Amino acid sequence: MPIKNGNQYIERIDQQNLNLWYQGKRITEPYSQHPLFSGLMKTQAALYDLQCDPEYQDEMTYPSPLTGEPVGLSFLPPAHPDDIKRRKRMMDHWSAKHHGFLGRSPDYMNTALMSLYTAADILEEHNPAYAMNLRNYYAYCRENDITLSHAFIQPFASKVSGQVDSLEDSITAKVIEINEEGFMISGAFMMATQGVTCDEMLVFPTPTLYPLDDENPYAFAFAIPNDLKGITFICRESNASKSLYNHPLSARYEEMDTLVIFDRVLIPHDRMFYYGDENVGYRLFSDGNFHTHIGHQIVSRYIAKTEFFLGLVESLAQEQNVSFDANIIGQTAKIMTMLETFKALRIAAEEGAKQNKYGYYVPASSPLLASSILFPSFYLEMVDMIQRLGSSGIIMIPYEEDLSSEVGSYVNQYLHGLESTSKDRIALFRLVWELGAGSFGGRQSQFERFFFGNAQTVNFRMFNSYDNHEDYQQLIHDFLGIEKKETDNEEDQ
Ligand SMILES: Cc1cc2nc3c(=O)[nH]c(=O)nc-3n(C[C@H](O)[C@H](O)[C@H](O)COP(=O)(O)OP(=O)(O)OC[C@H]3O[C@@H](n4cnc5c(N)ncnc54)[C@H](O)[C@@H]3O)c2cc1C
Repeated sequence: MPIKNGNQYIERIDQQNLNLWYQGKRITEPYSQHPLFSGLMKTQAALYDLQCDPEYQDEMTYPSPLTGEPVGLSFLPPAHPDDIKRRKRMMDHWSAKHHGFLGRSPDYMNTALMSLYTAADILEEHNPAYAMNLRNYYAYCRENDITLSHAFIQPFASKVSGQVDSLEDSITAKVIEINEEGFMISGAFMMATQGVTCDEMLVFPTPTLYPLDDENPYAFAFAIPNDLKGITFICRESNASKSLYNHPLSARYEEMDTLVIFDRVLIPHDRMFYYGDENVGYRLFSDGNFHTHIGHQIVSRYIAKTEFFLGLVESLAQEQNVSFDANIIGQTAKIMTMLETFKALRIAAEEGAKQNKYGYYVPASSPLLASSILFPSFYLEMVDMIQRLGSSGIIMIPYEEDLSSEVGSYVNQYLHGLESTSKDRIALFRLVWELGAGSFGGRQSQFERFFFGNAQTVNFRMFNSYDNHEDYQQLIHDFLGIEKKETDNEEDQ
């Protein structure tokens, strides 16, 4: 099956019967009808419908190299310079639809898988069977438009245990047995965003180093359907809502995060992508330019989200009758400046794209990393702006039900704006409340801070993306006319 539409997406997810838990109870009804997931699934379905819409299909799909049928463009490995721009257009269509609020719109994980696929050659040296598994899996996802989540990060205790406990006692995710049918895995993963509302999951932990000169049981990557025996999903507290008026964001974009437990789960041999050597895992990431390809998707999301905030701040300023206050103009100009910065960084990344050793084009990484360093703190600044502008208005926000109740006339009489009705003014302030003060907004802020790694890790990626540190130091030494002291490394050479 080539690209799927929204109904097909929903049908597939509804067929799953996961061991899924919320507030101590197992969820068994179809997920599209469950209040926790129904709003998000409608939004996700609309994204899949978009790629089937004749108006967008040309820019969102390409002919499958196997069948010629249309498949999702987010799976396209950029083999020509123009492919990078084609990918951007496709990502823009999707992010314009979800305004940057979906961290896991389908292009995110499709891009992740595509990037690993482009480096499958390195697995040939490790074990050709794994190279074949990764290539086959990539083709399977592309041809069947599989919706993927990912689980990389483990809970705190699991991260530490592998370093301090014996292999037997360690709770770090590990291969506990290999038999004819596959690899038996036990362990836990802290977070799979949209784990429930996807078909399959890519599991790729950061490997704990293993002191013995043996196969490292902590080093592996695989992908599996969500409903294998032994997998348990535990949901966090939900922000989901059915009312688009009361909760305009969480009724559409509430992506549930789940703790995922693997209790002796059998991973078929043909779904394992590498095993036993942590260096292979690191190389798959770096040679696949994982963070760069994903960074290209992320900056498109940043642009869409910044545009949304710009519109929101301007609408809110107008509603509060302070549009031309110098301070507000300063804040609006700051958002505009950052919007232009993200757009410019994306252009720089695209114009700086280079062919890698496997023949694929990869955007320049530093501009994309710069956007990932700038955005999280700027995002919090924008949240601060709407909190200040919203003032008491974002707290006193009666429900839609109040408007049509006996007390509705009071609400209409007292909560209208200068030119707006109470209904419209409250709608705007409910949006600001969700984003600036509610639990949906709190989770969004935490997501922006951490989804791409903690700040230190992202800074290291940027630091390492420059390989000419010495040249910059030399510049200063030349300017001052002093001789540069040799570092230990240079002396050793
Ligand atoms: C909303 C949300 C959704 C997510 N979705 C997913 C998902 O779908 N799949 C997935 O795999 N992961 C997901 N993540 C996890 C995300 O990848 C991790 O949160 C991130 O990598 C950081 O890891 P950690 O949470 O274990 O924190 P840590 O990296 O352990 O950081 C803990 C604290 O220590 C600090 N710290 C860490 N290292 C250093 C250092 N060297 N120097 C100084 N301070 C340091 C950090 O800044 C932080 O304050 C999600 C996270 C969030 C918040």
